[in-house]
Amino acid sequence: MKAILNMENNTNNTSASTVPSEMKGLAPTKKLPFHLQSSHTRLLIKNGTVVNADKMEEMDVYIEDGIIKQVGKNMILPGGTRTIDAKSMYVMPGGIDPHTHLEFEFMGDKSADDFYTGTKAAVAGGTTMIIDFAIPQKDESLIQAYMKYRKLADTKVCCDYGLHIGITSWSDNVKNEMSDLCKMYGINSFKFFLAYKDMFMINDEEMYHCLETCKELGAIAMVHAENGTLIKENTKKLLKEGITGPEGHEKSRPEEVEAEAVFRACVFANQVKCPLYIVHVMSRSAGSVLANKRRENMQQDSKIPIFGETLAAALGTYWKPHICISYSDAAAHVLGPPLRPDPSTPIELMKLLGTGDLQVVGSDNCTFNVKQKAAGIGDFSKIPNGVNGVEDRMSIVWEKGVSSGILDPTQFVAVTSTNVAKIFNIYPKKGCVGVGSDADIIIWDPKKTRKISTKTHHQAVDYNIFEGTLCHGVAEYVIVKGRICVEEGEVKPTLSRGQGEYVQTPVFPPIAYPEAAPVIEIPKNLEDDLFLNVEDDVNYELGDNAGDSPSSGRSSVCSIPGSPANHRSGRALRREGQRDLHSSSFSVSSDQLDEGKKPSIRVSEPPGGRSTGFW
Ligand SMILES: NC(=O)NCCC(=O)O
Ligand SMILES: [Zn+2]
Repeated sequence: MKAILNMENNTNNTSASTVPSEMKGLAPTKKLPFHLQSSHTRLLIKNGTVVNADKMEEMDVYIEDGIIKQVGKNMILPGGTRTIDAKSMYVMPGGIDPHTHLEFEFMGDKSADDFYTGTKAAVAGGTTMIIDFAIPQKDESLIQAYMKYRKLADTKVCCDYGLHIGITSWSDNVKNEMSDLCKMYGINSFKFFLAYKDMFMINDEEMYHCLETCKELGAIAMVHAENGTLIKENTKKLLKEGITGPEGHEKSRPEEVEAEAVFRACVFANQVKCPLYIVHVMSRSAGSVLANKRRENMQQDSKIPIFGETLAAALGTYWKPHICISYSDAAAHVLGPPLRPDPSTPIELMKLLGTGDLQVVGSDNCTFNVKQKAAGIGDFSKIPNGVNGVEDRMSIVWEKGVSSGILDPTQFVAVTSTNVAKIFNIYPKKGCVGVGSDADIIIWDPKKTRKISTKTHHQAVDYNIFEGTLCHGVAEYVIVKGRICVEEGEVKPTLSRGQGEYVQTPVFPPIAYPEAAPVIEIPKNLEDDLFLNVEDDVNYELGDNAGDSPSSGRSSVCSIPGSPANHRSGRALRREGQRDLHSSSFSVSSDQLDEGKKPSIRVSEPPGGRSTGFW
């Protein structure tokens, strides 16, 4: 079992150097280091527009042994370097999908895409890392659940992956295991469910303890926000009234049932002062509750961060009556929280991403074949919940966000990759095209189009909720840790199972726990000089105006100590949040730009020796 360990700098993982006893029973997988598996260890991407979450500019990118070694112009390179011409294309960090359920045993069945087909499909669509969920059954050990998922995933994944852990019950043992998982297994996020009564749901008191424990550990508390009691009672009532078809699913959990739980989770998180991440915000009502709470919090001294994730499904489609006529079509669109019948939902959620009120787009990929979905004929509550998205998430966000003019390419990068990397504390190793980062890169051709179809997708599932959607923008090349896995839009046959690795996610992400490391305030007039001088030690953060999107991290964070890229443009770095679209034809309104912020920087090795980052 191979993991990417970053323990030297992760002071919270105190006992990580010793192999936990649970891991000793596992047969070691004899994997060749990924960069040595490739015949092309040296790669130059020329003439493209490099897009990061804060700026885009024409730059070449040089990769060696799976790592980005140089970003600049007119580089001197060793021989034997393969060159890709990215003219008129965008060179962006590979997508990071923060929410998948591959081979998930759920509602009496198992999801159709496993860690091989799921990650292969992810790569095909431009996603180079996923974060899945190890969800224990009620009263099952958390560490056993973690081990089970590692065993399932390690030998199959085609790209790197991380894990969140589900909390489905509460006890002292759960609390102790949460601590062990953070300290020894590279876990920094726990999800609990306010829905799925009698299965995964925890009650308010248990939620309180979970939040308290996450806060103590420096972890991110993730909440599935729907009111499970109301869903259960509404379901009974609807079935009794004879509403048994898939339309009953949304009726049993209308928007306010989602919005109530979002509000409750925010209030609890505030009381405990724990950073909160609401998974799959699916409705306008829930989005607006979250946005208000987040904004309110940023006005408070405590500034408890609330992060919001929406889904490709919610942005790319809705509960369309004309599609959801037949049982199988309708059942294929069933997930929780549900797609909404309000056709304005996708655009309104996209706008919340544009304003920074939501930060992240996941897929919640949890696929069930048409036959599996048939389990709910005659009783909608038995339809296995879940849809596809891991392959098409990037295309959907580009088409509905960038092509439609709501997002610019830097925001696309922020919501599909960089913000995920920051929230789960793997930035700038991931989520960044910068020197020292993993060479997880997509070369995106905005002029090419593709039509989404079950016939051509790479997923195992036999249905696609985005069927027929024409998308502008295609992942022409997908480079996974320096290895070309998609070339001219086609997945290469050399993409192999098990080539990805488990990525540890250290606790105390600075974006969520800004108080965990000291912030040095710099007078404005000294700011640019200091950035150039001290950036080797700079870590990223939200800045004083923490109400802004996490995409407002500054560009210097992409660079690794001592790298030429620290001074790559030869001019002072931008103040945080100022996106540089100078080489872009996009224009953004002034309220999208995070102007006039008071600068602050974070040091990665502060007095006292605490490290908040990877380097
Ligand atoms: N979302 C869904 O319907 N299925 C996956 C499990 C979950 O995230 O609730
Ligand atoms: Zn989920």
